[in-house]
Amino acid sequence: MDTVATIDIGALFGPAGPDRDAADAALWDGLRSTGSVIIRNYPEAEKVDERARAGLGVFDLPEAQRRALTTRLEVSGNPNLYRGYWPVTPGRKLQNDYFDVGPADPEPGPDLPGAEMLAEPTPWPDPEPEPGWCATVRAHYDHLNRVAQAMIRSLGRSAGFDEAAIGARFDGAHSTLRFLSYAKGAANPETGPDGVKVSAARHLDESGLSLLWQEAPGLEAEGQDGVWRAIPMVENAISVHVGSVMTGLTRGVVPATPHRVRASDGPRRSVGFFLEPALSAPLTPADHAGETSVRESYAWQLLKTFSARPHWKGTIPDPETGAA
Ligand SMILES: O=C(O)CCC(=O)C(=O)O
Ligand SMILES: [Fe+2]
Repeated sequence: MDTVATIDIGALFGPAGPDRDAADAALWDGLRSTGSVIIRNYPEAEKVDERARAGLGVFDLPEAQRRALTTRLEVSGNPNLYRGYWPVTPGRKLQNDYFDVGPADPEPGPDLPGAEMLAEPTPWPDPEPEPGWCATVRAHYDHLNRVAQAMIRSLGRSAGFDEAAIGARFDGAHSTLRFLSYAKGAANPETGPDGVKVSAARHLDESGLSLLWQEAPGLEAEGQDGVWRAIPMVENAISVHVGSVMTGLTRGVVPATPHRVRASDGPRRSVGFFLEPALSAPLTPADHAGETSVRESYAWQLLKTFSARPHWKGTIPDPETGAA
């Protein structure tokens, strides 16, 4: 099977000029042709494997401690609804347990019913899986956020948009660092049109950009040519996938990356960083002139999406109608 290319993005962290232009072009060409690329040579790239593996220690906690971190939708009386631990449920496209970490200082979004939950604090394990664990997870969040912010501006430039206008949408703190664990043999009933058995069915992320890391192989990205390519297992490998929010901000110029995970016999763990807009940021194209309303905000879109999901029924009101 083909694999995606590896791109040197070091110059994205330096001044504007020919080197940065070349890095812009390499990232742009890579994402446009194969949907995803592996990045290298950015600050602290050598820390990625160590921090990702440490964070995955959340899955080694005793069951009672994982329950204490679980969303109130599953364990009544718990404080968190949105961040924290989500056990696998049948029928979900991605057949994993996951633990979601939000920003250290969540910024409240627009005043909409149900929106408080989107800015809730992350529940932290107490005691930590190992001393220093929370600080390592925070460092990983901050690191991937910095790298993703540099790339979203780069893609904005390549797509012909004002990088400041693109960047401004992602400046507020709302992104998600997610630790994922697929049980041995986890599989979705869907198979690809090519008959491939998957533990995460083909999907687009609703992020600006997603940065993914895997402990075992399985992740694949679909290029504009319709060809599936494996994300290779190399040291400190972060793969980049465009999310549908970036497609909207650029009027479709930057296509989102379909991706999936092949089912495997053994268990598999992975880590995702989803660069998301600020809750109050509008999702209108970045060159949109004029007023925007709260209906165009990212918080509105999240509530609209969540209120339509069966497990949120009775918890999240539809922002359109106010009905829960
Ligand atoms: O497990 C993986 O490698 C991919 C996860 C993914 O696509 C997602 O969480 O959106
Ligand atoms: Fe995804």
